[in-house]
Amino acid sequence: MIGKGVGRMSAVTAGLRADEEVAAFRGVSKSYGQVRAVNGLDLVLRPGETVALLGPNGAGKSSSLDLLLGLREPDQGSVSLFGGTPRAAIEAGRVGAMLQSGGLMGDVLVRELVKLACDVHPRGRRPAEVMESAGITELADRKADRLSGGQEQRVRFALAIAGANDLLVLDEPTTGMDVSVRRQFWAAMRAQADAGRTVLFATHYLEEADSIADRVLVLHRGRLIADGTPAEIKARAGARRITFELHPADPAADESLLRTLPGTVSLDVTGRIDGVRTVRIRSRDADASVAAIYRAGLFPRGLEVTSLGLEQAFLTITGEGAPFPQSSAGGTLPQPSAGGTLPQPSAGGTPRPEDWGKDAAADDSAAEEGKR
Ligand SMILES: Nc1ncnc2c1ncn2[C@@H]1O[C@H](COP(=O)(O)OP(=O)(O)OP(=O)(O)O)[C@@H](O)[C@H]1O
Repeated sequence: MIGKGVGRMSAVTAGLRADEEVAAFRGVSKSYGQVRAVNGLDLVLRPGETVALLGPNGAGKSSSLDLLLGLREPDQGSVSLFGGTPRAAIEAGRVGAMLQSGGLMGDVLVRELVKLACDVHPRGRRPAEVMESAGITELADRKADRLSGGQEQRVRFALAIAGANDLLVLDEPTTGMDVSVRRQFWAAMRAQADAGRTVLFATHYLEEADSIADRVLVLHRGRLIADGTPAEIKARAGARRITFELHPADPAADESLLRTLPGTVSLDVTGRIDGVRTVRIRSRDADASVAAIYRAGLFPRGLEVTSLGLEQAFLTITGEGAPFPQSSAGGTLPQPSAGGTLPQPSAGGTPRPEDWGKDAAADDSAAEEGKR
């Protein structure tokens, strides 16, 4: 995993006060006709944060970024950058952006394009340095309109970092990149944060939010429904799982006892022909649950406590998954849920947004995908 947590200190050394507001949304709403894309957004970004704006298609991510950059005006509320208007911040060269829309200029070499961006930026950097930071040095002599999707994204990133910005805004920057390029790109993003920039990026990729961001904002239907570190967001979903086996020879443990363990938010018990039962408990307080398991005189074999992934946390928070599947009363053993296909990972091993919430029965097994 790429290191986290150094950005804030670097930002302070880069000359921004830690208490300065990089960006602020205050009561911001935006509708397109009947569609309310952003609904009462209140949010402050502080220097040095690396913030993921996470949400499925249509959650309002791009609209929020457009509002932040002054490309759209809010219907209600206000947006500020560095205490002033978005326009003033952009004109002062404090903001670099990589948006989803807009192609690259055709019939121009990548090196010419980067040089132009550096030249026109109020705080332009050296083109060679920019190309190296973006990992596109080997593309310098390629025509900008002859690039693959992933290469084009990297060139667009180079244009976003062509100046010494204080804030970098990236809208789904890794779209079209394969897994290895995506990881290199994350490292480049991290380097920007470590150099003191505040980074706000919209993403569908839970893995990206989890491993890069030190703060995750979950948007859902235009509303901010969660704001915290990846660990806090997972914790909010009751995000620890305890797994163990109970053997027939162990002291009897009926499900009602398991269900009343402190911290339990769900219980799943499956059995084998030889009478061994596998118990899976999702707990808000794994320490208390484990202590109570032993206090109750149980003899759990192979006890494991694991984190649930951000995916499960997302499904739970948005209410789009069946958050806490319960085993059936009376001690019968639950069967796999009907039609219980799990969100399938994409090529990059991360469930794609279109798969999120598809299966209302996405259960603990789905969370294995995001387990760290
Ligand atoms: N120009 C527009 N005109 C009408 N509706 C729009 C416009 N732009 C966005 N919307 C609608 O506003 C909502 C939010 O869209 P937005 O693009 O902000 O979401 P998003 O989270 O960025 O989605 P995606 O992940 O698909 O890019 C969606 O319902 C979308 O259809």
